[in-house]
Amino acid sequence: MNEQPAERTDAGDAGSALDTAWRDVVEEVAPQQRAWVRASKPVTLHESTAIIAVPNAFTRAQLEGRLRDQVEEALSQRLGQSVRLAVTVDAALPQPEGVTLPPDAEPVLEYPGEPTNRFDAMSTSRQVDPPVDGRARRPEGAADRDEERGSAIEARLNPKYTFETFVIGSSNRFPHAAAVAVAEAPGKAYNPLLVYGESGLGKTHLLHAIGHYVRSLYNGVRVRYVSSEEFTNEFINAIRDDRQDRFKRRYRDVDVLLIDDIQFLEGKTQTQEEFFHTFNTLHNANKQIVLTSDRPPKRLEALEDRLRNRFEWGLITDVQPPDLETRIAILRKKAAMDRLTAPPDVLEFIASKIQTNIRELEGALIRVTAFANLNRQEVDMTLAEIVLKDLIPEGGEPEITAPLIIAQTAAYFSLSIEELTGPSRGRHLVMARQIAMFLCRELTPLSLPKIGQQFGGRDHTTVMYAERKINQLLAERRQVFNQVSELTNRVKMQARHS
Ligand SMILES: Nc1ncnc2c1ncn2[C@@H]1O[C@H](COP(=O)(O)OP(=O)(O)OP(=O)(O)O)[C@@H](O)[C@H]1O
Repeated sequence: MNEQPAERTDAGDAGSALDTAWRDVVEEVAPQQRAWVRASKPVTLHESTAIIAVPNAFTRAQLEGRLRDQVEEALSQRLGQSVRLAVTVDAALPQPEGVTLPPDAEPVLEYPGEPTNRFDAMSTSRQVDPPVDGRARRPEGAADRDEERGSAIEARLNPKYTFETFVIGSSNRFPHAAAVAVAEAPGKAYNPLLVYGESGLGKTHLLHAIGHYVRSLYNGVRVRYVSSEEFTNEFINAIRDDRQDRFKRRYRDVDVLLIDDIQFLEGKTQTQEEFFHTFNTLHNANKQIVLTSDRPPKRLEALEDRLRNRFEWGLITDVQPPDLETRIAILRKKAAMDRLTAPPDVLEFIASKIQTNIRELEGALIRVTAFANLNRQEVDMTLAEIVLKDLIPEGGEPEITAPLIIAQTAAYFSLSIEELTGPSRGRHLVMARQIAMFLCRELTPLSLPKIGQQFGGRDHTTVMYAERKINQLLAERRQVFNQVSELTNRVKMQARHS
Protein backbone atom coordinates (compact mmCIF):
# COMPACT_ATOMS: atom_id res chain seq x y z
CA MET A 1 0.00 0.00 0.00
CA ASN A 2 2.84 2.29 0.91
CA GLU A 3 5.04 2.53 -2.12
CA GLN A 4 7.77 5.08 -1.56
CA PRO A 5 8.04 7.84 -4.12
CA ALA A 6 11.22 7.86 -6.25
CA GLU A 7 12.60 11.03 -4.69
CA ARG A 8 12.86 9.36 -1.33
CA THR A 9 15.24 6.70 -2.55
CA ASP A 10 17.56 9.41 -3.85
CA ALA A 11 17.35 11.44 -0.68
CA GLY A 12 20.15 9.54 1.06
CA ASP A 13 22.83 10.28 -1.56
CA ALA A 14 21.57 13.74 -2.21
CA GLY A 15 21.52 14.21 1.55
CA SER A 16 25.20 13.38 2.01
CA ALA A 17 26.17 15.59 -0.94
CA LEU A 18 24.13 18.32 0.69
CA ASP A 19 25.91 17.78 4.02
CA THR A 20 29.31 18.29 2.41
CA ALA A 21 28.18 21.26 0.34
CA TRP A 22 26.51 22.86 3.31
CA ARG A 23 29.63 22.60 5.49
CA ASP A 24 31.60 24.46 2.81
CA VAL A 25 28.92 27.07 2.30
CA VAL A 26 28.73 27.81 6.01
CA GLU A 27 32.44 28.58 6.14
CA GLU A 28 32.02 31.14 3.38
CA VAL A 29 29.52 33.15 5.36
CA ALA A 30 30.83 36.38 6.90
CA PRO A 31 32.33 35.70 10.36
CA GLN A 32 29.75 37.72 12.30
CA GLN A 33 26.95 35.48 10.98
CA ARG A 34 28.84 32.23 10.81
CA ALA A 35 28.16 31.13 14.36
CA TRP A 36 24.47 31.32 13.68
CA VAL A 37 24.57 29.49 10.42
CA ARG A 38 26.83 26.81 11.85
CA ALA A 39 24.08 25.91 14.28
CA SER A 40 21.98 24.75 11.36
CA LYS A 41 21.57 21.26 10.03
CA PRO A 42 20.88 20.25 6.45
CA VAL A 43 17.88 17.96 6.40
CA THR A 44 17.55 16.85 2.84
CA LEU A 45 17.73 17.88 -0.75
CA HIS A 46 14.38 17.31 -2.24
CA GLU A 47 14.26 17.87 -5.99
CA SER A 48 15.67 21.40 -6.20
CA THR A 49 14.89 22.42 -2.64
CA ALA A 50 17.45 22.15 0.12
CA ILE A 51 15.70 21.91 3.46
CA ILE A 52 17.79 23.30 6.28
CA ALA A 53 16.80 23.08 9.94
CA VAL A 54 17.88 25.87 12.30
CA PRO A 55 17.48 26.19 16.05
CA ASN A 56 15.65 29.51 16.20
CA ALA A 57 13.64 32.07 14.26
CA PHE A 58 16.49 34.54 14.16
CA THR A 59 18.76 32.19 12.21
CA ARG A 60 15.93 31.39 9.88
CA ALA A 61 15.34 35.10 9.26
CA GLN A 62 19.06 35.54 8.46
CA LEU A 63 19.11 32.66 6.03
CA GLU A 64 15.92 33.65 4.35
CA GLY A 65 16.82 37.32 4.28
CA ARG A 66 20.20 38.75 3.65
CA LEU A 67 22.02 35.42 3.25
CA ARG A 68 19.58 33.75 0.91
CA ASP A 69 21.07 34.79 -2.46
CA GLN A 70 24.64 34.09 -1.39
CA VAL A 71 23.80 30.71 0.09
CA GLU A 72 21.59 29.56 -2.76
CA GLU A 73 24.22 30.50 -5.30
CA ALA A 74 27.02 28.77 -3.39
CA LEU A 75 24.93 25.64 -2.89
CA SER A 76 23.87 25.57 -6.54
CA GLN A 77 27.50 25.75 -7.63
CA ARG A 78 28.59 22.94 -5.38
CA LEU A 79 25.71 20.66 -6.13
CA GLY A 80 25.72 21.34 -9.85
CA GLN A 81 22.06 22.19 -9.99
CA SER A 82 19.86 25.14 -9.23
CA VAL A 83 18.98 24.99 -5.54
CA ARG A 84 16.31 26.81 -3.57
CA LEU A 85 16.51 27.14 0.16
CA ALA A 86 13.69 26.19 2.54
CA VAL A 87 14.36 26.81 6.20
CA THR A 88 12.56 25.17 9.05
CA VAL A 89 12.96 25.86 12.75
CA ASP A 90 13.76 22.83 14.87
CA ALA A 91 13.91 23.95 18.50
CA ALA A 92 15.45 20.59 19.42
CA LEU A 93 18.72 21.61 17.73
CA PRO A 94 21.37 22.98 20.08
CA GLN A 95 21.38 26.76 20.18
CA PRO A 96 24.59 28.38 18.83
CA GLU A 97 27.29 28.66 21.45
CA GLY A 98 29.12 31.83 22.44
CA VAL A 99 26.64 34.20 20.84
CA THR A 100 23.78 36.09 22.37
CA LEU A 101 20.50 36.58 20.70
CA PRO A 102 20.31 40.12 19.23
CA PRO A 103 17.50 42.20 20.72
CA ASP A 104 15.54 42.15 17.47
CA ALA A 105 15.70 38.37 17.43
CA GLU A 106 13.05 38.04 20.08
CA PRO A 107 9.89 36.64 18.65
CA VAL A 108 8.02 39.56 17.14
CA LEU A 109 4.44 39.84 18.14
CA GLU A 110 2.18 40.75 15.36
CA TYR A 111 -1.46 41.56 15.35
CA PRO A 112 -3.43 39.77 12.70
CA GLY A 113 -4.52 42.45 10.31
CA GLU A 114 -5.00 41.82 6.65
CA PRO A 115 -2.80 38.89 5.70
CA THR A 116 0.18 39.81 3.58
CA ASN A 117 0.16 36.56 1.69
CA ARG A 118 -2.99 35.02 0.43
CA PHE A 119 -2.98 31.45 -0.73
CA ASP A 120 -6.44 31.31 -2.10
CA ALA A 121 -6.23 27.70 -3.13
CA MET A 122 -6.26 26.71 0.47
CA SER A 123 -8.43 27.28 3.45
CA THR A 124 -7.41 25.72 6.71
CA SER A 125 -10.03 27.34 8.87
CA ARG A 126 -11.21 24.61 11.15
CA GLN A 127 -14.31 25.09 13.13
CA VAL A 128 -14.14 22.59 15.86
CA ASP A 129 -16.98 23.86 17.93
CA PRO A 130 -20.35 25.29 17.20
CA PRO A 131 -20.77 28.86 16.19
CA VAL A 132 -24.10 30.35 17.06
CA ASP A 133 -26.36 29.80 14.12
CA GLY A 134 -28.47 32.90 13.88
CA ARG A 135 -30.62 31.41 11.13
CA ALA A 136 -32.43 28.96 13.29
CA ARG A 137 -36.12 28.79 12.56
CA ARG A 138 -38.41 30.59 14.95
CA PRO A 139 -40.99 28.55 16.72
CA GLU A 140 -44.59 29.17 15.73
CA GLY A 141 -46.07 32.07 17.65
CA ALA A 142 -42.86 33.10 19.39
CA ALA A 143 -44.06 36.38 20.68
CA ASP A 144 -42.20 37.77 23.62
CA ARG A 145 -38.70 39.11 23.49
CA ASP A 146 -37.20 36.30 25.49
CA GLU A 147 -38.54 33.77 23.06
CA GLU A 148 -37.36 35.81 20.12
CA ARG A 149 -33.87 35.85 21.49
CA GLY A 150 -34.18 32.19 22.31
CA SER A 151 -35.06 31.34 18.74
CA ALA A 152 -32.19 33.38 17.36
CA ILE A 153 -29.70 31.19 19.14
CA GLU A 154 -31.86 28.14 19.07
CA ALA A 155 -29.86 25.52 17.31
CA ARG A 156 -26.19 26.59 17.54
CA LEU A 157 -25.05 24.04 15.04
CA ASN A 158 -21.68 23.96 13.34
CA PRO A 159 -22.38 23.84 9.59
CA LYS A 160 -19.40 21.57 9.03
CA TYR A 161 -20.58 18.79 11.30
CA THR A 162 -23.12 16.94 9.19
CA PHE A 163 -23.73 13.30 8.32
CA GLU A 164 -22.33 14.02 4.85
CA THR A 165 -18.96 15.00 6.31
CA PHE A 166 -18.91 12.13 8.81
CA VAL A 167 -16.86 9.14 7.68
CA ILE A 168 -18.29 5.80 8.72
CA GLY A 169 -16.05 2.92 9.72
CA SER A 170 -16.22 -0.07 12.01
CA SER A 171 -15.31 2.14 14.99
CA ASN A 172 -18.38 4.34 14.69
CA ARG A 173 -20.87 2.43 12.52
CA PHE A 174 -23.24 1.71 15.34
CA PRO A 175 -23.39 5.18 16.94
CA HIS A 176 -23.75 6.65 13.47
CA ALA A 177 -26.71 4.38 12.66
CA ALA A 178 -28.31 5.19 16.02
CA ALA A 179 -27.82 8.91 15.40
CA VAL A 180 -29.50 8.68 11.99
CA ALA A 181 -32.39 6.69 13.47
CA VAL A 182 -32.91 9.27 16.19
CA ALA A 183 -32.88 12.14 13.71
CA GLU A 184 -35.40 10.37 11.49
CA ALA A 185 -37.81 9.59 14.30
CA PRO A 186 -37.07 11.97 17.20
CA GLY A 187 -38.52 10.86 20.50
CA LYS A 188 -39.43 7.48 19.05
CA ALA A 189 -36.34 5.46 18.20
CA TYR A 190 -34.11 5.60 21.26
CA ASN A 191 -34.67 8.09 24.02
CA PRO A 192 -32.26 9.16 25.32
CA LEU A 193 -29.44 8.24 22.98
CA LEU A 194 -26.10 8.40 24.77
CA VAL A 195 -22.82 8.27 22.86
CA TYR A 196 -19.63 7.95 24.86
CA GLY A 197 -15.97 7.67 24.00
CA GLU A 198 -12.55 9.27 24.28
CA SER A 199 -11.79 12.83 23.26
CA GLY A 200 -11.69 13.74 19.58
CA LEU A 201 -13.55 10.72 18.21
CA GLY A 202 -16.54 12.48 16.69
CA LYS A 203 -19.16 12.62 19.45
CA THR A 204 -19.78 16.35 19.04
CA HIS A 205 -19.80 15.90 15.28
CA LEU A 206 -22.57 13.31 15.58
CA LEU A 207 -24.63 15.53 17.88
CA HIS A 208 -24.54 18.39 15.40
CA ALA A 209 -25.24 16.05 12.50
CA ILE A 210 -28.42 14.90 14.25
CA GLY A 211 -29.42 18.54 14.66
CA HIS A 212 -28.88 19.37 10.99
CA TYR A 213 -30.61 16.27 9.71
CA VAL A 214 -33.64 16.59 11.96
CA ARG A 215 -34.05 20.21 10.90
CA SER A 216 -33.90 19.25 7.27
CA LEU A 217 -36.59 16.62 7.78
CA TYR A 218 -39.06 18.42 10.02
CA ASN A 219 -40.07 21.94 9.28
CA GLY A 220 -40.12 24.18 12.34
CA VAL A 221 -38.58 21.60 14.66
CA ARG A 222 -36.87 23.22 17.64
CA VAL A 223 -33.36 21.92 18.19
CA ARG A 224 -30.91 23.07 20.79
CA TYR A 225 -27.28 22.11 21.19
CA VAL A 226 -25.45 22.88 24.41
CA SER A 227 -22.41 21.61 26.24
CA SER A 228 -23.07 20.67 29.82
CA GLU A 229 -20.62 23.34 30.91
CA GLU A 230 -22.62 26.00 29.12
CA PHE A 231 -25.77 24.54 30.61
CA THR A 232 -24.21 24.88 34.06
CA ASN A 233 -23.04 28.45 33.46
CA GLU A 234 -26.38 29.54 32.07
CA PHE A 235 -28.13 27.96 35.01
CA ILE A 236 -25.90 29.78 37.51
CA ASN A 237 -26.44 33.06 35.67
CA ALA A 238 -30.19 32.48 35.60
CA ILE A 239 -30.24 32.10 39.36
CA ARG A 240 -28.05 35.14 39.82
CA ASP A 241 -30.24 37.28 37.57
CA ASP A 242 -33.46 35.74 38.83
CA ARG A 243 -34.39 34.55 35.34
CA GLN A 244 -35.04 30.89 36.00
CA ASP A 245 -38.27 30.97 34.01
CA ARG A 246 -36.49 32.03 30.91
CA PHE A 247 -33.83 29.40 31.45
CA LYS A 248 -36.43 26.69 31.91
CA ARG A 249 -38.28 27.71 28.75
CA ARG A 250 -35.07 27.70 26.76
CA TYR A 251 -34.39 24.08 27.56
CA ARG A 252 -37.84 22.66 28.01
CA ASP A 253 -39.52 24.20 24.96
CA VAL A 254 -37.48 22.24 22.46
CA ASP A 255 -38.13 19.15 20.39
CA VAL A 256 -34.57 17.88 20.34
CA LEU A 257 -32.04 18.64 23.07
CA LEU A 258 -28.44 17.79 22.24
CA ILE A 259 -26.24 17.96 25.31
CA ASP A 260 -22.50 17.46 25.02
CA ASP A 261 -19.99 16.19 27.59
CA ILE A 262 -22.33 15.39 30.46
CA GLN A 263 -19.36 14.31 32.56
CA PHE A 264 -19.01 18.00 33.45
CA LEU A 265 -22.24 17.77 35.43
CA GLU A 266 -20.44 15.57 37.92
CA GLY A 267 -20.33 17.04 41.38
CA LYS A 268 -22.65 19.95 40.49
CA THR A 269 -25.63 19.11 42.62
CA GLN A 270 -27.91 22.03 41.82
CA THR A 271 -27.31 21.84 38.10
CA GLN A 272 -27.95 18.11 38.18
CA GLU A 273 -31.22 18.79 39.92
CA GLU A 274 -32.22 21.28 37.25
CA PHE A 275 -31.13 18.94 34.49
CA PHE A 276 -33.10 16.12 36.07
CA HIS A 277 -36.27 18.19 35.74
CA THR A 278 -35.41 19.28 32.22
CA PHE A 279 -34.86 15.66 31.30
CA ASN A 280 -38.16 14.54 32.80
CA THR A 281 -40.16 17.31 31.16
CA LEU A 282 -38.71 16.52 27.74
CA HIS A 283 -38.91 12.78 28.10
CA ASN A 284 -42.51 12.87 29.32
CA ALA A 285 -43.43 14.92 26.28
CA ASN A 286 -41.66 12.45 23.97
CA LYS A 287 -39.05 15.01 23.04
CA GLN A 288 -35.69 13.65 21.95
CA ILE A 289 -32.62 13.88 24.19
CA VAL A 290 -29.15 13.01 22.94
CA LEU A 291 -26.19 13.01 25.29
CA THR A 292 -22.46 12.51 24.98
CA SER A 293 -19.97 11.63 27.65
CA ASP A 294 -16.35 10.61 27.93
CA ARG A 295 -17.39 7.51 29.93
CA PRO A 296 -20.34 5.16 30.15
CA PRO A 297 -22.94 6.36 32.69
CA LYS A 298 -21.95 3.62 35.13
CA ARG A 299 -18.57 5.25 35.48
CA LEU A 300 -19.91 8.75 36.08
CA GLU A 301 -19.56 8.19 39.79
CA ALA A 302 -20.18 11.76 40.88
CA LEU A 303 -23.54 11.89 39.15
CA GLU A 304 -26.76 11.31 41.06
CA ASP A 305 -28.10 7.79 40.74
CA ARG A 306 -31.47 8.94 39.45
CA LEU A 307 -29.78 10.77 36.56
CA ARG A 308 -27.47 7.88 35.73
CA ASN A 309 -30.45 5.62 35.86
CA ARG A 310 -32.34 7.79 33.35
CA PHE A 311 -29.39 7.91 31.02
CA GLU A 312 -29.67 4.15 30.86
CA TRP A 313 -33.30 4.18 29.74
CA GLY A 314 -32.52 4.50 26.07
CA LEU A 315 -29.59 3.37 23.98
CA ILE A 316 -25.97 3.62 25.05
CA THR A 317 -23.32 3.26 22.39
CA ASP A 318 -19.64 4.11 22.11
CA VAL A 319 -17.25 5.48 19.52
CA GLN A 320 -13.90 3.76 19.27
CA PRO A 321 -10.63 5.05 17.83
CA PRO A 322 -10.83 4.65 14.05
CA ASP A 323 -8.85 1.99 12.22
CA LEU A 324 -6.26 2.90 9.61
CA GLU A 325 -8.65 2.78 6.64
CA THR A 326 -11.12 5.05 8.38
CA ARG A 327 -8.37 7.46 9.37
CA ILE A 328 -7.21 7.68 5.78
CA ALA A 329 -10.78 8.22 4.61
CA ILE A 330 -11.26 10.99 7.18
CA LEU A 331 -8.11 12.72 5.97
CA ARG A 332 -9.22 12.42 2.36
CA LYS A 333 -12.54 13.96 3.18
CA LYS A 334 -10.95 16.71 5.19
CA ALA A 335 -8.47 17.48 2.41
CA ALA A 336 -11.25 17.63 -0.17
CA MET A 337 -13.49 19.79 2.01
CA ASP A 338 -10.82 22.31 2.87
CA ARG A 339 -9.17 22.11 -0.54
CA LEU A 340 -5.88 20.93 0.90
CA THR A 341 -3.64 19.19 -1.59
CA ALA A 342 -1.80 16.15 -0.28
CA PRO A 343 -0.86 12.98 -2.17
CA PRO A 344 -2.17 9.60 -1.00
CA ASP A 345 1.14 8.42 0.49
CA VAL A 346 1.27 11.49 2.72
CA LEU A 347 -2.30 10.94 3.91
CA GLU A 348 -1.43 7.32 4.66
CA PHE A 349 1.69 8.40 6.49
CA ILE A 350 -0.19 10.87 8.70
CA ALA A 351 -2.95 8.32 9.32
CA SER A 352 -0.42 5.68 10.29
CA LYS A 353 1.28 8.00 12.78
CA ILE A 354 -1.71 9.53 14.55
CA GLN A 355 -4.00 6.86 15.79
CA THR A 356 -6.14 7.86 18.69
CA ASN A 357 -7.57 11.32 18.17
CA ILE A 358 -9.26 12.61 15.03
CA ARG A 359 -8.80 16.23 16.05
CA GLU A 360 -5.04 15.66 16.14
CA LEU A 361 -5.21 13.79 12.86
CA GLU A 362 -6.83 16.78 11.19
CA GLY A 363 -4.39 19.14 12.92
CA ALA A 364 -1.43 17.23 11.50
CA LEU A 365 -2.78 17.47 7.96
CA ILE A 366 -3.26 21.20 8.39
CA ARG A 367 0.31 21.64 9.66
CA VAL A 368 1.79 19.74 6.76
CA THR A 369 -0.17 21.59 4.10
CA ALA A 370 0.42 24.94 5.77
CA PHE A 371 4.16 24.32 5.85
CA ALA A 372 4.22 23.43 2.17
CA ASN A 373 2.11 26.43 1.37
CA LEU A 374 4.37 28.86 3.14
CA ASN A 375 7.46 27.42 1.50
CA ARG A 376 5.71 27.24 -1.87
CA GLN A 377 6.50 23.56 -2.03
CA GLU A 378 4.51 20.55 -2.98
CA VAL A 379 3.33 18.36 -0.13
CA ASP A 380 5.31 15.13 -0.18
CA MET A 381 6.66 12.49 2.17
CA THR A 382 9.95 14.23 2.96
CA LEU A 383 8.15 17.35 3.97
CA ALA A 384 5.52 15.46 5.94
CA GLU A 385 8.18 13.59 7.88
CA ILE A 386 9.94 16.82 8.78
CA VAL A 387 6.84 18.65 9.86
CA LEU A 388 5.46 15.76 11.88
CA LYS A 389 8.76 14.81 13.49
CA ASP A 390 8.11 16.80 16.60
CA LEU A 391 4.40 16.33 16.58
CA ILE A 392 4.83 12.62 17.10
CA PRO A 393 7.34 11.80 19.82
CA GLU A 394 8.69 8.31 20.03
CA GLY A 395 7.55 6.30 23.00
CA GLY A 396 4.11 7.79 23.43
CA GLU A 397 2.60 11.13 24.14
CA PRO A 398 3.73 12.97 27.25
CA GLU A 399 1.02 14.68 29.24
CA ILE A 400 0.65 18.32 28.31
CA THR A 401 -1.29 20.64 30.59
CA ALA A 402 -2.73 24.11 30.11
CA PRO A 403 -0.46 25.63 32.80
CA LEU A 404 2.56 24.21 30.97
CA ILE A 405 1.42 25.76 27.68
CA ILE A 406 0.67 29.07 29.38
CA ALA A 407 4.08 29.16 31.09
CA GLN A 408 5.96 28.31 27.88
CA THR A 409 3.98 30.80 25.81
CA ALA A 410 4.51 33.55 28.36
CA ALA A 411 8.27 32.87 28.41
CA TYR A 412 8.43 32.69 24.61
CA PHE A 413 6.80 36.09 24.20
CA SER A 414 8.59 37.58 27.23
CA LEU A 415 5.36 38.11 29.12
CA SER A 416 4.36 37.19 32.62
CA ILE A 417 1.75 34.51 33.21
CA GLU A 418 -0.47 37.18 34.79
CA GLU A 419 -0.25 39.28 31.64
CA LEU A 420 -1.01 36.35 29.39
CA THR A 421 -4.05 35.26 31.35
CA GLY A 422 -5.11 38.69 32.63
CA PRO A 423 -7.65 41.19 31.36
CA SER A 424 -5.39 43.43 29.24
CA ARG A 425 -6.37 43.59 25.60
CA GLY A 426 -3.18 45.15 24.25
CA ARG A 427 -2.63 44.01 20.70
CA HIS A 428 0.59 42.12 21.40
CA LEU A 429 -0.98 40.35 24.33
CA VAL A 430 -4.05 39.31 22.41
CA MET A 431 -2.01 37.52 19.76
CA ALA A 432 0.13 35.65 22.31
CA ARG A 433 -2.99 34.70 24.23
CA GLN A 434 -4.69 33.42 21.10
CA ILE A 435 -1.68 31.26 20.31
CA ALA A 436 -1.70 29.85 23.84
CA MET A 437 -5.42 29.09 23.60
CA PHE A 438 -4.91 27.45 20.23
CA LEU A 439 -2.16 25.24 21.66
CA CYS A 440 -4.37 24.27 24.61
CA ARG A 441 -6.99 23.21 22.10
CA GLU A 442 -4.52 21.30 19.97
CA LEU A 443 -2.36 19.67 22.61
CA THR A 444 -4.71 19.01 25.52
CA PRO A 445 -8.08 17.27 25.73
CA LEU A 446 -9.62 20.26 27.54
CA SER A 447 -12.97 21.57 26.38
CA LEU A 448 -13.44 25.18 25.24
CA PRO A 449 -14.98 26.37 28.55
CA LYS A 450 -12.22 24.64 30.53
CA ILE A 451 -9.59 26.41 28.45
CA GLY A 452 -11.43 29.70 28.93
CA GLN A 453 -11.21 29.16 32.69
CA GLN A 454 -7.44 28.86 32.47
CA PHE A 455 -7.31 32.30 30.90
CA GLY A 456 -8.90 34.27 33.71
CA GLY A 457 -12.38 32.85 33.24
CA ARG A 458 -12.85 33.88 29.62
CA ASP A 459 -15.89 32.75 27.71
CA HIS A 460 -15.68 29.64 25.53
CA THR A 461 -16.50 31.73 22.44
CA THR A 462 -13.24 33.64 22.94
CA VAL A 463 -11.33 30.36 22.82
CA MET A 464 -13.31 29.27 19.79
CA TYR A 465 -12.47 32.53 18.02
CA ALA A 466 -8.77 32.18 18.93
CA GLU A 467 -8.63 28.67 17.53
CA ARG A 468 -10.20 29.71 14.25
CA LYS A 469 -8.02 32.81 13.96
CA ILE A 470 -4.75 30.98 14.53
CA ASN A 471 -5.74 28.18 12.18
CA GLN A 472 -6.30 30.77 9.49
CA LEU A 473 -3.05 32.61 10.23
CA LEU A 474 -1.08 29.36 10.16
CA ALA A 475 -1.74 29.19 6.45
CA GLU A 476 -1.27 32.86 5.77
CA ARG A 477 1.59 34.08 7.90
CA ARG A 478 4.95 32.47 8.01
CA GLN A 479 5.77 34.20 11.27
CA VAL A 480 2.76 32.78 13.03
CA PHE A 481 3.42 29.33 11.60
CA ASN A 482 6.97 29.44 12.90
CA GLN A 483 5.97 30.77 16.28
CA VAL A 484 3.36 28.06 16.70
CA SER A 485 5.77 25.35 15.53
CA GLU A 486 8.55 26.52 17.80
CA LEU A 487 6.24 26.78 20.75
CA THR A 488 4.78 23.34 20.08
CA ASN A 489 8.28 21.92 20.12
CA ARG A 490 9.15 23.69 23.33
CA VAL A 491 5.96 22.60 25.06
CA LYS A 492 6.45 19.00 23.97
CA MET A 493 10.09 18.97 25.01
CA GLN A 494 9.24 20.47 28.36
CA ALA A 495 6.46 17.93 28.87
CA ARG A 496 8.85 15.08 28.07
CA HIS A 497 11.35 16.33 30.62
CA SER A 498 8.95 17.14 33.40
N1 LIG B 1 -16.00 9.90 11.56
C1 LIG B 1 -15.56 11.14 11.32
N2 LIG B 1 -15.56 11.64 10.07
C2 LIG B 1 -15.10 12.88 9.83
N3 LIG B 1 -14.60 13.71 10.76
C3 LIG B 1 -14.60 13.27 12.02
C4 LIG B 1 -15.07 11.97 12.37
N4 LIG B 1 -14.93 11.82 13.69
C5 LIG B 1 -14.41 12.95 14.15
N5 LIG B 1 -14.21 13.83 13.15
C6 LIG B 1 -13.63 15.17 13.27
O1 LIG B 1 -12.69 15.15 14.34
C7 LIG B 1 -12.75 16.36 15.08
C8 LIG B 1 -13.03 16.03 16.54
O2 LIG B 1 -14.34 15.47 16.65
P1 LIG B 1 -15.36 15.87 17.81
O3 LIG B 1 -15.13 17.28 18.27
O4 LIG B 1 -16.72 15.51 17.36
O5 LIG B 1 -14.84 14.87 18.94
P2 LIG B 1 -15.43 14.59 20.39
O6 LIG B 1 -15.49 13.13 20.49
O7 LIG B 1 -16.68 15.36 20.62
O8 LIG B 1 -14.27 15.14 21.30
P3 LIG B 1 -14.34 15.86 22.76
O9 LIG B 1 -14.78 14.79 23.70
O10 LIG B 1 -12.92 16.29 22.98
O11 LIG B 1 -15.30 17.00 22.65
C9 LIG B 1 -13.83 17.20 14.44
O12 LIG B 1 -13.24 18.14 13.57
C10 LIG B 1 -14.67 16.20 13.67
O13 LIG B 1 -15.26 16.78 12.53
